[in-house]
Amino acid sequence: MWSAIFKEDTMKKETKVFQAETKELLNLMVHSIYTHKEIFLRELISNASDATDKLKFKALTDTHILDSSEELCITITPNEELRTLTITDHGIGMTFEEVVENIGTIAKSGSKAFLSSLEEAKKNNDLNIIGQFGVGFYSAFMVADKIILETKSPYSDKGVKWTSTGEGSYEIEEIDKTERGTSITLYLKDNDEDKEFLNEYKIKGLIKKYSDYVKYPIMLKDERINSTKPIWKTPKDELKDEDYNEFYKSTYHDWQDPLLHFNFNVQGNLEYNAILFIPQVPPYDLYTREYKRGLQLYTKNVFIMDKCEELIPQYFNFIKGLVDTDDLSLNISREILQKTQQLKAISKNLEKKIISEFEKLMTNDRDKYIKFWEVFGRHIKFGVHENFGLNKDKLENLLLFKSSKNLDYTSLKEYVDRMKNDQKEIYYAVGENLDILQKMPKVLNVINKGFEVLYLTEGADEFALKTMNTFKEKTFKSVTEVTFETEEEKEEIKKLSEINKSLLDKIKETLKEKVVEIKLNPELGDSSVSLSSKGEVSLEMEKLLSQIPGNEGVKAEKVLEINPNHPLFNKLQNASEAELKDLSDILYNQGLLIEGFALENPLDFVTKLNNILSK
Ligand SMILES: Nc1ncnc2c1ncn2[C@@H]1O[C@H](COP(=O)(O)OP(=O)(O)OP(=O)(O)O)[C@@H](O)[C@H]1O
Repeated sequence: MWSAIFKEDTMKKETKVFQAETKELLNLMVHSIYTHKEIFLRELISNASDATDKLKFKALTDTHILDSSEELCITITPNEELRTLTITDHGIGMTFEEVVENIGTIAKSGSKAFLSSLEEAKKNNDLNIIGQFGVGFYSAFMVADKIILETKSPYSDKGVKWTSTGEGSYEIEEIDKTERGTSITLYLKDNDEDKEFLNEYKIKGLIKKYSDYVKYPIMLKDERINSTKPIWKTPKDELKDEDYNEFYKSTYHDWQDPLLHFNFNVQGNLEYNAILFIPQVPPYDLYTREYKRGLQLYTKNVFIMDKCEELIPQYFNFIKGLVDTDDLSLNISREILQKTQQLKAISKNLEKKIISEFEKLMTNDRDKYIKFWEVFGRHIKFGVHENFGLNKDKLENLLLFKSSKNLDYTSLKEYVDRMKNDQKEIYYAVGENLDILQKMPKVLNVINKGFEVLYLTEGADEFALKTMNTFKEKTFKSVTEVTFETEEEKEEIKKLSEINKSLLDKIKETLKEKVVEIKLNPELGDSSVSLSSKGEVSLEMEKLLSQIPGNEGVKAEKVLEINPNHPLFNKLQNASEAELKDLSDILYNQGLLIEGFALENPLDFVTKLNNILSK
């Protein structure tokens, strides 16, 4: 009796309220009108599979937690009488604290991104958010009005029971449980639609549809329902797109089908299988510090690790997938793994294959490549720029830019193939957007001479080109540096500059260190002025760098170019000292505006402009 009382005392039992964000999310689930409620089963099965992976991974070092002969299956048990559906695994389980942490809160929900997306999602009734933010477990509340989760971790001698109706709070208590792993019992809502999930045929169908390639046996009434062969050992001609898509969604926790998949079966000196996926949208945490790139690694069909980053270069960090090779030892530690030549060789080979697949896609299915490019192109551009251009030769053929030719995307090779015989350089212009770029006098100047111009609208574009410097021996040249003046014209400008030397000096004196040079340029079309830059840092780079903390002080060496054919030039020549000062400042500020910079002192600019206008 004493022992029973003692036990009572030491078994924790608490009622806890859900975090505010979790409540919101649950609310979304409980009242969901989403038509694909059935995916809850996929979510629970993939959690069970992940938990089993984690156990196996731990067992590589903590050998006592798993008996090697134990078969780790996932069991689905419907109970028509009780109207319950139970999903059981023998994976890593959870301790009391882990349940509170993982199930009571949304681990990643602290991020602002999540909250703002939730707001957006509510507005648009967009349920994609369910998949994007790892709320897998909660999706069960779409079909159940009560859930009981019982779990035991190998690192705790007690089990844990978690109960909730999804409305505000949950109960959590320690229980006696000897068997390691988790079982989740859903009390299905009392309606015909949700009761369907007790039907054996329905369950079988869902497992085949969504979880066929889960690598652990999924058992229903002592029968294995899912495929016995892993997807990467299944002959390609037996696999349909849906098989890849469902495998991707259940394994990599995405809501949407992938944009593309690659299936490599490499034989010879190096032997491995790889299945890779390109998501349609960036994984929700891709641009956060927490994101870890990497592919899953298997050896002889046995899971080794989840995110092996050595397998994939940084610029392909958005790629999901797995590699299976027979050539690695099973008991390999992480440190040894990193140094394994075999792994390096696979990684190199894989990189080549991915690049070649992308190149093929660019030619054979341009629309799909453009879809990929618009989402992940900037990774490739940074890849070119990174490490002082170490990978530029590998990646240069994947680059696409918009061009003055039909405003369409072009590859560099296509541009070069179209180059005229007398064209020695690849022209580009950098600017905010195509509308602005198309009208830039310096762009028009080049186009009017019959040349094509690449339009660079993203910060990474210019960094990539500057790192490359050349493509197929053709140098990249900014339109701001291009001049088609003949020797005679150059001579004329020189003379004109000499005649106007004192005027130009005075303007320079007014603008001081804001500009490094004032010069005359008759190739500015209808524009009175233009700003350009000298030296390594271009105007666009200054804008980009100014947004990166610590780089605010990096400035381009600006050159103010004045059009001697514009009526304002005449005004400058005849201005009084005071007027000239104001005009110089106005022209400089106009240059800033044209180039998309903010005015340094808007009020001062407007006052000076009004002074001139009211004269
Ligand atoms: N069967 C299980 N065994 C052990 N831990 C589990 C199990 N199911 C869920 N968990 C834990 O609860 C966490 C939250 O699960 P949930 O499905 O909400 O999100 P997730 O699996 O992390 O995200 P996503 O499913 O989108 O990848 C998991 O990360 C895991 O730590």
